[in-house]
Amino acid sequence: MDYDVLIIGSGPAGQHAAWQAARLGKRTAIVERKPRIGGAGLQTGTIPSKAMREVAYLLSRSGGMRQSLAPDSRNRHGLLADAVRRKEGVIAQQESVILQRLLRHGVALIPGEASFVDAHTLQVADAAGNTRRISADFIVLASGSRPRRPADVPFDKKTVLDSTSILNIRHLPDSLLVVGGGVIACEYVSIFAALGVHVSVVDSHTQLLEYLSEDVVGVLADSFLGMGVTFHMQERVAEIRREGSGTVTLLESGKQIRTDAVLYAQGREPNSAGLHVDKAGILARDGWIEVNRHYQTSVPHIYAVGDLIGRPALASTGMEQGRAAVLHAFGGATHVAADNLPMAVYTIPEISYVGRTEKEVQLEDIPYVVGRAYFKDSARGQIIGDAQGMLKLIVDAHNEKLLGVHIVGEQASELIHIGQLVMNLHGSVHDLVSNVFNYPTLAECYKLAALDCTHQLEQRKTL
Ligand SMILES: Cc1cc2nc3c(=O)[nH]c(=O)nc-3n(C[C@H](O)[C@H](O)[C@H](O)COP(=O)(O)OP(=O)(O)OC[C@H]3O[C@@H](n4cnc5c(N)ncnc54)[C@H](O)[C@@H]3O)c2cc1C
Ligand SMILES: NC(=O)c1ccc[n+]([C@@H]2O[C@H](COP(=O)([O-])OP(=O)(O)OC[C@H]3O[C@@H](n4cnc5c(N)ncnc54)[C@H](O)[C@@H]3O)[C@@H](O)[C@H]2O)c1
Repeated sequence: MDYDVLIIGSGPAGQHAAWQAARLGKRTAIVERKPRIGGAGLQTGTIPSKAMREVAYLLSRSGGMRQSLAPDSRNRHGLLADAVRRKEGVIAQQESVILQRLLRHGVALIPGEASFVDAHTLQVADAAGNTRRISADFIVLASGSRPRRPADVPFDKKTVLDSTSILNIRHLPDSLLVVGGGVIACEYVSIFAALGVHVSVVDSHTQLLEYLSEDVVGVLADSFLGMGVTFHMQERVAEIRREGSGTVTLLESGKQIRTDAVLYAQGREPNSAGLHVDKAGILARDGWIEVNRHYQTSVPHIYAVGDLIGRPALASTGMEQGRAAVLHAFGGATHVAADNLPMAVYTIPEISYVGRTEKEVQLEDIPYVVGRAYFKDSARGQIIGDAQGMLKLIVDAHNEKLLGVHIVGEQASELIHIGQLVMNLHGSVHDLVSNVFNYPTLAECYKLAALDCTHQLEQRKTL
């Protein structure tokens, strides 16, 4: 065999699989079909969107936003240039960090598109048309996903965009219609609304991010309204047309929406077609690869990780899946699957959560109490001027342990990890009450929300 392990795809999942294998001293190679490494995580998804968001966020924090920006379109175009520059700078730096890490550990990088010949052999075709066959004892599929692009949507990379092509626009549209109410949609609504674009949203659900708590999403929706975003909820798109230099979107209700550009953000599709997994006997459902809890496919020496296996489809979880798959393959340290996976939505304001929602707890019939702390009631919240932020704890009324933590506001994506660790270490709400937090901090909201919970727990006991 040419390698101990061959990894297909250099996104977060593939990188971490390779890094782990190399640390175990295994002969490791990554095949990547794109000229630059990093996948959606680095090149088209996580990092570029977060880097652009930072420019929009700083602008919103400076009190800029629509009032000062909307009238001055030259200013707005300069801001897009800033956002693009920041994005490209961060990508270049991260690319170099990742490359150095892989090369230092002796991971071979093989350019080209991989497809199965048999269960131990892949053919790799490079951009110049050369092909070679590579064999390995273990194979890790980490080929990721791409935006879902229905055939009847006239994508053109200029006016009808997806989450990849929107990264390459060089002129800010005056108006943008975002189709979808999921994570990608909401993050781009934040970015473009903060840059002064007239943003509208169409979504078939009653609320954005429909799987999240109403009160948390309510704070985000209020912030969007404040930025001038228009909502068309419980509406479906019938047709998107390019017309003149802009777009016309017809809704099933008969409404017509004219905007300079449309961002279509309704889900992702697996990058599996070119792999010819059938030649290795791997089972897939609609292109998503089926795996067991060790990330083994139906062919035990072939693993699949990251977006290719479907939800949660996050860079954070993909990295851990890559590491876990390799540890399992080589029978190394037993991998303990992490509980309570966190999720952060990098909107303005941020949302982050871990564990269950109230709806889920109700469906499971668990008795619970909810404690809330509002950032405006904390000294730190007042200092930084976050009047909307909220931290919410859902606590099991019987054993007094945390069932879920939901945060909306400044630093939500960082703050969540305190609650996550308490959950993973099986701590109770009393551990948060007795903990001393730096003062003034937003973290102190954990204590305030925990006190709110313990007060209710005591009241329940006296009933
Ligand atoms: C706009 C956006 C924002 C996001 N924000 C976040 C976030 O804030 N936090 C977070 O955790 N996640 C975020 N995500 C999700 C995250 O980007 C993905 O979950 C993650 O990139 C998936 O990693 P992966 O390694 O499975 O695949 P990918 O990153 O998609 O990488 C797969 C790689 O495989 C290569 N490849 C595919 N087929 C072949 C083949 N046949 N041969 C060779 N190479 C091949 C591709 O070229 C690609 O480089 C975001 C996604 C998007 C789109
Ligand atoms: N901050 C983050 O962690 C972050 C940011 C962006 C994206 N992501 C990841 O990227 C992935 C894709 O993001 P997303 O916003 O597209 O997903 P999503 O699941 O959040 O939202 C997709 C939206 O499109 C709709 N949809 C999906 N398939 C559809 C179909 N066939 N027809 C009609 N509507 C459909 C869904 O109902 C939903 O409203 C997610 O798994 C997400 O976890 C993560």
